[in-house]
Amino acid sequence: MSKVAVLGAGSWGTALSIVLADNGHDVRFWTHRKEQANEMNATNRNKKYLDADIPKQITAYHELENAIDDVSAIIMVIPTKAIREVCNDLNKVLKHTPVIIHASKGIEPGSLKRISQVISEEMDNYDYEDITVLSGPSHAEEVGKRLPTTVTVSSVTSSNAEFAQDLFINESFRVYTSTDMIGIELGGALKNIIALGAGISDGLGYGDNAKSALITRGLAEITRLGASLGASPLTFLGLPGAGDLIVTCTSPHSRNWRAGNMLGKGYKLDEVLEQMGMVVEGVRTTKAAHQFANEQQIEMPITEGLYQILFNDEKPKDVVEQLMSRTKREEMDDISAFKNTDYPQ
Ligand SMILES: NC(=O)C1=CN([C@@H]2O[C@H](COP(=O)(O)OP(=O)(O)OC[C@H]3O[C@@H](n4cnc5c(N)ncnc54)[C@H](O)[C@@H]3O)[C@@H](O)[C@H]2O)C=CC1
Ligand SMILES: O=C(CO)COP(=O)(O)O
Repeated sequence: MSKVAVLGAGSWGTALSIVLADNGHDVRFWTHRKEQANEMNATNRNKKYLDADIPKQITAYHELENAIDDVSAIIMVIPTKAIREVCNDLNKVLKHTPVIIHASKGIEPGSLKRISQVISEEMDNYDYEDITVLSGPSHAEEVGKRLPTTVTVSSVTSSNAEFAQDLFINESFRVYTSTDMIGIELGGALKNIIALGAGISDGLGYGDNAKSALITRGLAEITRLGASLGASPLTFLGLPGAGDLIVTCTSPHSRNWRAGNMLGKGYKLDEVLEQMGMVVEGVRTTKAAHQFANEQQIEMPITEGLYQILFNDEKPKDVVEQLMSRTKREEMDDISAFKNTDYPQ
Protein backbone atom coordinates (compact mmCIF):
# COMPACT_ATOMS: atom_id res chain seq x y z
CA MET A 1 0.00 0.00 0.00
CA SER A 2 1.18 3.51 -0.83
CA LYS A 3 1.36 6.86 0.87
CA VAL A 4 -0.29 9.40 -1.46
CA ALA A 5 -1.09 13.11 -1.34
CA VAL A 6 -4.29 14.56 -2.81
CA LEU A 7 -3.93 18.29 -3.53
CA GLY A 8 -7.23 20.12 -3.95
CA ALA A 9 -9.85 19.86 -1.24
CA GLY A 10 -13.03 20.21 -3.27
CA SER A 11 -15.62 17.61 -4.16
CA TRP A 12 -13.52 15.66 -6.66
CA GLY A 13 -10.39 15.60 -4.45
CA THR A 14 -12.57 14.27 -1.61
CA ALA A 15 -14.19 11.55 -3.76
CA LEU A 16 -10.85 10.37 -5.18
CA SER A 17 -9.40 10.30 -1.64
CA ILE A 18 -12.25 7.99 -0.63
CA VAL A 19 -11.42 5.62 -3.53
CA LEU A 20 -7.74 5.61 -2.51
CA ALA A 21 -8.59 5.05 1.16
CA ASP A 22 -10.90 2.15 0.20
CA ASN A 23 -7.89 0.64 -1.60
CA GLY A 24 -5.93 0.75 1.66
CA HIS A 25 -3.67 3.69 0.85
CA ASP A 26 -2.54 6.22 3.42
CA VAL A 27 -4.09 9.44 2.05
CA ARG A 28 -2.79 12.91 2.86
CA PHE A 29 -5.47 15.39 1.85
CA TRP A 30 -4.18 18.92 1.39
CA THR A 31 -6.21 22.12 1.58
CA HIS A 32 -4.86 25.66 1.44
CA ARG A 33 -7.40 26.59 4.11
CA LYS A 34 -6.40 25.76 7.70
CA GLU A 35 -9.96 25.84 9.09
CA GLN A 36 -11.04 23.27 6.49
CA ALA A 37 -8.24 20.87 7.50
CA ASN A 38 -9.08 21.26 11.18
CA GLU A 39 -12.80 20.77 10.58
CA MET A 40 -12.23 17.68 8.43
CA ASN A 41 -9.94 16.01 10.98
CA ALA A 42 -12.34 16.81 13.81
CA THR A 43 -15.61 15.78 12.10
CA ASN A 44 -14.57 13.30 9.35
CA ARG A 45 -16.64 15.33 6.87
CA ASN A 46 -15.84 17.86 4.15
CA LYS A 47 -19.22 19.48 4.61
CA LYS A 48 -19.14 22.28 2.05
CA TYR A 49 -18.01 20.05 -0.84
CA LEU A 50 -19.23 16.45 -0.50
CA ASP A 51 -21.89 14.75 1.58
CA ALA A 52 -19.87 11.64 2.55
CA ASP A 53 -18.15 10.09 5.58
CA ILE A 54 -14.36 10.47 5.35
CA PRO A 55 -12.60 7.16 6.09
CA LYS A 56 -10.00 7.05 8.87
CA GLN A 57 -7.10 6.51 6.40
CA ILE A 58 -7.51 10.11 5.21
CA THR A 59 -5.78 12.86 7.16
CA ALA A 60 -6.22 16.49 6.18
CA TYR A 61 -3.17 18.77 6.10
CA HIS A 62 -2.79 22.49 5.80
CA GLU A 63 1.01 22.59 5.40
CA LEU A 64 1.93 21.44 1.88
CA GLU A 65 5.39 20.32 3.01
CA ASN A 66 3.91 17.86 5.52
CA ALA A 67 1.27 16.59 3.08
CA ILE A 68 3.78 15.58 0.40
CA ASP A 69 6.54 14.26 2.66
CA ASP A 70 7.64 10.80 1.49
CA VAL A 71 4.59 10.12 -0.74
CA SER A 72 4.87 7.88 -3.81
CA ALA A 73 2.18 9.78 -5.76
CA ILE A 74 0.69 13.25 -5.87
CA ILE A 75 -2.89 13.52 -7.17
CA MET A 76 -3.60 17.09 -8.32
CA VAL A 77 -7.30 18.00 -8.28
CA ILE A 78 -7.02 21.76 -8.39
CA PRO A 79 -9.22 24.07 -10.51
CA THR A 80 -7.35 24.83 -13.75
CA LYS A 81 -6.80 28.48 -12.93
CA ALA A 82 -4.84 27.67 -9.73
CA ILE A 83 -2.57 24.93 -11.13
CA ARG A 84 0.45 27.11 -11.89
CA GLU A 85 0.30 28.64 -8.41
CA VAL A 86 0.15 25.26 -6.66
CA CYS A 87 3.02 23.89 -8.83
CA ASN A 88 5.15 26.86 -7.78
CA ASP A 89 4.40 26.18 -4.13
CA LEU A 90 5.22 22.50 -4.67
CA ASN A 91 8.61 23.32 -6.19
CA LYS A 92 9.60 25.05 -2.95
CA VAL A 93 8.98 21.99 -0.76
CA LEU A 94 9.26 18.88 -2.96
CA LYS A 95 12.56 17.06 -2.37
CA HIS A 96 11.84 13.85 -4.31
CA THR A 97 9.96 12.98 -7.53
CA PRO A 98 6.71 11.13 -6.79
CA VAL A 99 4.43 10.21 -9.71
CA ILE A 100 2.09 13.10 -10.59
CA ILE A 101 -1.48 12.27 -11.65
CA HIS A 102 -3.92 15.10 -12.37
CA ALA A 103 -7.70 14.85 -12.50
CA SER A 104 -8.69 18.41 -13.46
CA LYS A 105 -10.67 19.28 -16.60
CA GLY A 106 -9.71 22.48 -18.33
CA ILE A 107 -7.57 24.32 -20.86
CA GLU A 108 -5.63 27.46 -20.06
CA PRO A 109 -7.04 30.53 -21.87
CA GLY A 110 -4.32 32.53 -23.62
CA SER A 111 -1.71 29.78 -23.82
CA LEU A 112 -4.35 27.14 -24.81
CA LYS A 113 -2.28 24.56 -22.96
CA ARG A 114 -3.58 21.30 -21.54
CA ILE A 115 -3.08 20.70 -17.84
CA SER A 116 -0.28 18.15 -18.26
CA GLN A 117 1.58 20.76 -20.33
CA VAL A 118 1.05 23.41 -17.66
CA ILE A 119 2.23 21.09 -14.87
CA SER A 120 5.35 19.91 -16.72
CA GLU A 121 6.19 23.49 -17.67
CA GLU A 122 5.98 24.67 -14.05
CA MET A 123 7.39 21.72 -12.11
CA ASP A 124 11.14 21.42 -11.60
CA ASN A 125 12.43 17.91 -12.37
CA TYR A 126 9.35 16.80 -14.37
CA ASP A 127 8.90 16.43 -18.14
CA TYR A 128 5.62 16.07 -20.06
CA GLU A 129 6.22 12.27 -20.22
CA ASP A 130 6.14 12.13 -16.40
CA ILE A 131 2.56 13.40 -16.03
CA THR A 132 -0.56 11.17 -15.98
CA VAL A 133 -4.21 12.21 -16.37
CA LEU A 134 -7.37 10.60 -14.93
CA SER A 135 -10.67 11.50 -16.65
CA GLY A 136 -14.10 10.09 -17.46
CA PRO A 137 -17.79 10.24 -16.51
CA SER A 138 -17.46 10.53 -12.76
CA HIS A 139 -19.50 12.88 -10.62
CA ALA A 140 -17.97 13.12 -7.16
CA GLU A 141 -21.37 12.74 -5.49
CA GLU A 142 -21.77 9.21 -6.95
CA VAL A 143 -18.12 8.15 -6.50
CA GLY A 144 -18.41 9.21 -2.83
CA LYS A 145 -21.32 6.73 -2.50
CA ARG A 146 -19.29 3.96 -4.21
CA LEU A 147 -21.78 3.75 -7.13
CA PRO A 148 -20.29 1.96 -10.17
CA THR A 149 -18.04 4.37 -12.09
CA THR A 150 -15.56 3.99 -14.97
CA VAL A 151 -12.68 6.30 -15.85
CA THR A 152 -9.59 6.28 -18.06
CA VAL A 153 -5.98 7.09 -17.15
CA SER A 154 -3.43 8.13 -19.72
CA SER A 155 0.23 9.03 -19.96
CA VAL A 156 2.81 9.06 -22.72
CA THR A 157 4.72 6.39 -20.80
CA SER A 158 2.41 3.39 -20.36
CA SER A 159 4.05 2.37 -17.06
CA ASN A 160 2.80 5.62 -15.46
CA ALA A 161 -0.78 4.96 -16.64
CA GLU A 162 -0.58 1.37 -15.36
CA PHE A 163 0.68 2.64 -11.97
CA ALA A 164 -2.34 4.98 -11.80
CA GLN A 165 -4.69 2.17 -12.87
CA ASP A 166 -3.41 -0.06 -10.05
CA LEU A 167 -3.61 2.75 -7.51
CA PHE A 168 -7.29 3.55 -8.14
CA ILE A 169 -9.01 0.43 -9.51
CA ASN A 170 -11.49 -1.40 -7.29
CA GLU A 171 -14.87 -3.14 -7.58
CA SER A 172 -16.86 0.09 -7.83
CA PHE A 173 -14.25 2.24 -9.61
CA ARG A 174 -13.11 0.63 -12.88
CA VAL A 175 -10.05 2.18 -14.51
CA TYR A 176 -9.03 1.75 -18.17
CA THR A 177 -5.74 2.92 -19.71
CA SER A 178 -5.19 4.85 -22.94
CA THR A 179 -2.15 6.22 -24.75
CA ASP A 180 -4.07 9.16 -26.24
CA MET A 181 -3.17 11.73 -23.61
CA ILE A 182 -4.23 14.65 -25.86
CA GLY A 183 -7.68 13.15 -26.52
CA ILE A 184 -8.27 12.24 -22.88
CA GLU A 185 -7.43 15.73 -21.61
CA LEU A 186 -9.29 17.57 -24.38
CA GLY A 187 -12.38 15.35 -24.14
CA GLY A 188 -12.69 16.05 -20.40
CA ALA A 189 -12.18 19.78 -20.82
CA LEU A 190 -14.26 20.47 -23.94
CA LYS A 191 -17.38 18.56 -22.86
CA ASN A 192 -17.93 21.25 -20.22
CA ILE A 193 -18.69 23.79 -22.99
CA ILE A 194 -21.44 21.58 -24.36
CA ALA A 195 -22.77 20.87 -20.83
CA LEU A 196 -23.23 24.61 -20.29
CA GLY A 197 -25.20 24.62 -23.57
CA ALA A 198 -27.32 21.64 -22.50
CA GLY A 199 -28.11 23.41 -19.22
CA ILE A 200 -29.14 26.54 -21.11
CA SER A 201 -31.38 24.49 -23.38
CA ASP A 202 -33.05 22.88 -20.36
CA GLY A 203 -33.34 26.27 -18.64
CA LEU A 204 -35.18 27.57 -21.70
CA GLY A 205 -37.49 24.56 -21.52
CA TYR A 206 -36.48 23.33 -24.98
CA GLY A 207 -36.94 19.62 -24.23
CA ASP A 208 -35.15 16.38 -24.96
CA ASN A 209 -34.86 16.64 -28.76
CA ALA A 210 -32.92 19.88 -28.46
CA LYS A 211 -30.62 18.46 -25.78
CA SER A 212 -29.91 15.34 -27.77
CA ALA A 213 -29.05 17.51 -30.77
CA LEU A 214 -26.70 19.62 -28.65
CA ILE A 215 -24.93 16.53 -27.32
CA THR A 216 -24.51 15.02 -30.80
CA ARG A 217 -23.55 18.15 -32.71
CA GLY A 218 -21.45 19.21 -29.71
CA LEU A 219 -19.56 15.93 -29.91
CA ALA A 220 -18.93 16.59 -33.62
CA GLU A 221 -17.41 19.99 -32.98
CA ILE A 222 -15.27 19.08 -29.98
CA THR A 223 -14.00 16.05 -31.91
CA ARG A 224 -13.10 18.39 -34.80
CA LEU A 225 -11.08 20.60 -32.44
CA GLY A 226 -9.46 17.61 -30.72
CA ALA A 227 -8.46 15.94 -34.00
CA SER A 228 -6.89 19.19 -35.20
CA LEU A 229 -4.67 19.13 -32.11
CA GLY A 230 -3.59 15.52 -32.63
CA ALA A 231 -6.18 13.61 -30.59
CA SER A 232 -7.64 10.37 -31.96
CA PRO A 233 -11.30 10.96 -32.98
CA LEU A 234 -12.05 7.53 -31.47
CA THR A 235 -11.11 8.79 -28.00
CA PHE A 236 -14.05 11.19 -28.30
CA LEU A 237 -16.35 8.15 -28.53
CA GLY A 238 -14.88 6.69 -25.33
CA LEU A 239 -15.40 7.33 -21.63
CA PRO A 240 -13.58 10.69 -21.46
CA GLY A 241 -15.40 11.84 -24.64
CA ALA A 242 -19.00 10.77 -25.27
CA GLY A 243 -19.19 9.14 -21.81
CA ASP A 244 -18.34 12.30 -19.93
CA LEU A 245 -20.34 14.44 -22.35
CA ILE A 246 -23.50 12.42 -21.68
CA VAL A 247 -23.17 12.46 -17.89
CA THR A 248 -22.34 16.15 -17.72
CA CYS A 249 -25.15 17.19 -20.07
CA THR A 250 -27.80 15.10 -18.31
CA SER A 251 -26.95 15.02 -14.60
CA PRO A 252 -28.13 17.64 -12.11
CA HIS A 253 -24.87 16.94 -10.24
CA SER A 254 -22.99 18.78 -12.98
CA ARG A 255 -21.99 22.32 -12.02
CA ASN A 256 -21.62 23.18 -15.72
CA TRP A 257 -25.13 21.95 -16.49
CA ARG A 258 -26.53 23.75 -13.43
CA ALA A 259 -24.76 27.00 -14.34
CA GLY A 260 -26.14 26.73 -17.89
CA ASN A 261 -29.60 26.02 -16.53
CA MET A 262 -29.53 29.28 -14.56
CA LEU A 263 -28.30 31.20 -17.61
CA GLY A 264 -31.19 29.72 -19.62
CA LYS A 265 -33.58 30.95 -16.92
CA GLY A 266 -32.28 34.50 -17.34
CA TYR A 267 -29.62 34.87 -14.61
CA LYS A 268 -26.42 36.81 -15.45
CA LEU A 269 -23.06 35.01 -15.45
CA ASP A 270 -21.80 36.87 -12.34
CA GLU A 271 -24.89 35.90 -10.36
CA VAL A 272 -24.61 32.29 -11.51
CA LEU A 273 -20.95 31.91 -10.51
CA GLU A 274 -21.59 33.53 -7.14
CA GLN A 275 -24.47 31.17 -6.39
CA MET A 276 -22.56 28.06 -7.53
CA GLY A 277 -19.69 28.55 -5.03
CA MET A 278 -17.81 25.73 -6.80
CA VAL A 279 -15.68 25.67 -9.91
CA VAL A 280 -17.49 25.89 -13.30
CA GLU A 281 -14.59 25.03 -15.60
CA GLY A 282 -16.63 25.35 -18.81
CA VAL A 283 -16.63 29.16 -18.64
CA ARG A 284 -12.85 29.54 -19.01
CA THR A 285 -12.69 26.56 -21.40
CA THR A 286 -15.24 28.25 -23.69
CA LYS A 287 -12.94 31.28 -23.85
CA ALA A 288 -9.91 29.10 -24.67
CA ALA A 289 -11.69 26.96 -27.30
CA HIS A 290 -13.28 30.02 -28.91
CA GLN A 291 -9.88 31.66 -29.28
CA PHE A 292 -8.35 28.50 -30.74
CA ALA A 293 -11.26 27.86 -33.15
CA ASN A 294 -11.04 31.43 -34.46
CA GLU A 295 -7.26 31.34 -34.87
CA GLN A 296 -7.32 27.95 -36.63
CA GLN A 297 -10.59 28.48 -38.56
CA ILE A 298 -12.27 25.44 -37.00
CA GLU A 299 -16.04 25.45 -37.24
CA MET A 300 -17.51 25.36 -33.70
CA PRO A 301 -20.96 26.97 -33.87
CA ILE A 302 -22.15 25.85 -30.42
CA THR A 303 -18.94 27.10 -28.79
CA GLU A 304 -19.32 30.39 -30.70
CA GLY A 305 -22.91 30.76 -29.45
CA LEU A 306 -21.87 29.96 -25.88
CA TYR A 307 -19.08 32.54 -26.06
CA GLN A 308 -21.57 35.21 -27.16
CA ILE A 309 -23.91 34.35 -24.27
CA LEU A 310 -21.15 34.24 -21.64
CA PHE A 311 -19.00 37.17 -22.67
CA ASN A 312 -21.07 39.39 -25.00
CA ASP A 313 -24.41 39.30 -23.21
CA GLU A 314 -26.30 37.69 -26.13
CA LYS A 315 -29.70 36.27 -25.20
CA PRO A 316 -29.75 32.43 -25.10
CA LYS A 317 -32.98 32.35 -27.11
CA ASP A 318 -31.44 34.44 -29.92
CA VAL A 319 -28.38 32.17 -30.03
CA VAL A 320 -30.56 29.05 -30.40
CA GLU A 321 -32.44 30.78 -33.23
CA GLN A 322 -29.15 31.53 -34.98
CA LEU A 323 -27.99 27.90 -34.56
CA MET A 324 -31.27 26.59 -35.99
CA SER A 325 -31.13 28.86 -39.04
CA ARG A 326 -27.54 28.16 -40.14
CA THR A 327 -26.96 27.31 -43.81
CA LYS A 328 -28.33 23.86 -44.65
CA ARG A 329 -25.71 21.12 -45.02
CA GLU A 330 -24.98 17.38 -45.03
CA GLU A 331 -24.75 15.98 -41.48
CA MET A 332 -21.56 13.97 -41.87
CA ASP A 333 -19.70 16.27 -44.25
CA ASP A 334 -16.73 16.58 -41.92
CA ILE A 335 -16.34 12.82 -41.36
CA SER A 336 -14.92 12.11 -44.84
CA ALA A 337 -11.38 12.48 -43.49
CA PHE A 338 -11.88 9.25 -41.50
CA LYS A 339 -13.30 7.20 -44.43
CA ASN A 340 -11.74 3.80 -45.14
CA THR A 341 -10.87 4.13 -48.82
CA ASP A 342 -9.81 0.44 -49.09
CA TYR A 343 -13.40 -0.76 -48.64
CA PRO A 344 -15.04 -1.67 -51.99
CA GLN A 345 -17.73 0.92 -52.89
N1 LIG B 1 -16.67 17.47 -8.97
C1 LIG B 1 -16.59 16.49 -9.83
O1 LIG B 1 -17.46 15.62 -9.85
C2 LIG B 1 -15.46 16.41 -10.78
C3 LIG B 1 -14.55 17.45 -10.94
N2 LIG B 1 -13.51 17.33 -11.82
C4 LIG B 1 -12.52 18.39 -11.99
O2 LIG B 1 -11.73 18.50 -10.81
C5 LIG B 1 -11.26 19.83 -10.66
C6 LIG B 1 -11.61 20.31 -9.27
O3 LIG B 1 -13.01 20.32 -9.19
P1 LIG B 1 -13.84 20.15 -7.85
O4 LIG B 1 -13.12 19.39 -6.81
O5 LIG B 1 -15.15 19.64 -8.23
O6 LIG B 1 -13.95 21.69 -7.44
P2 LIG B 1 -14.62 22.34 -6.16
O7 LIG B 1 -15.17 23.65 -6.57
O8 LIG B 1 -15.50 21.37 -5.47
O9 LIG B 1 -13.36 22.61 -5.21
C7 LIG B 1 -12.23 23.30 -5.63
C8 LIG B 1 -11.19 23.21 -4.53
O10 LIG B 1 -10.00 23.84 -4.98
C9 LIG B 1 -9.51 24.66 -3.94
N3 LIG B 1 -8.70 25.74 -4.49
C10 LIG B 1 -9.10 26.81 -5.19
N4 LIG B 1 -8.03 27.62 -5.45
C11 LIG B 1 -6.96 27.02 -4.88
C12 LIG B 1 -5.58 27.37 -4.78
N5 LIG B 1 -5.10 28.50 -5.32
N6 LIG B 1 -4.77 26.54 -4.11
C13 LIG B 1 -5.25 25.40 -3.57
N7 LIG B 1 -6.53 25.01 -3.62
C14 LIG B 1 -7.38 25.82 -4.28
C15 LIG B 1 -10.79 25.19 -3.27
O11 LIG B 1 -10.50 25.65 -1.98
C16 LIG B 1 -11.63 23.94 -3.26
O12 LIG B 1 -11.33 23.14 -2.14
C17 LIG B 1 -11.93 20.65 -11.78
O13 LIG B 1 -11.02 20.82 -12.83
C18 LIG B 1 -13.10 19.78 -12.20
O14 LIG B 1 -13.45 19.97 -13.57
C19 LIG B 1 -13.31 16.19 -12.55
C20 LIG B 1 -14.18 15.12 -12.42
C21 LIG B 1 -15.31 15.15 -11.54
O1 LIG C 1 -16.52 16.23 -14.96
C1 LIG C 1 -17.44 15.96 -14.25
C2 LIG C 1 -18.10 14.64 -14.24
O2 LIG C 1 -17.41 13.70 -15.01
C3 LIG C 1 -17.98 17.00 -13.34
O3 LIG C 1 -18.65 17.94 -14.09
P1 LIG C 1 -19.01 19.37 -13.47
O4 LIG C 1 -17.70 20.10 -13.27
O5 LIG C 1 -19.88 20.01 -14.48
O6 LIG C 1 -19.71 19.13 -12.16
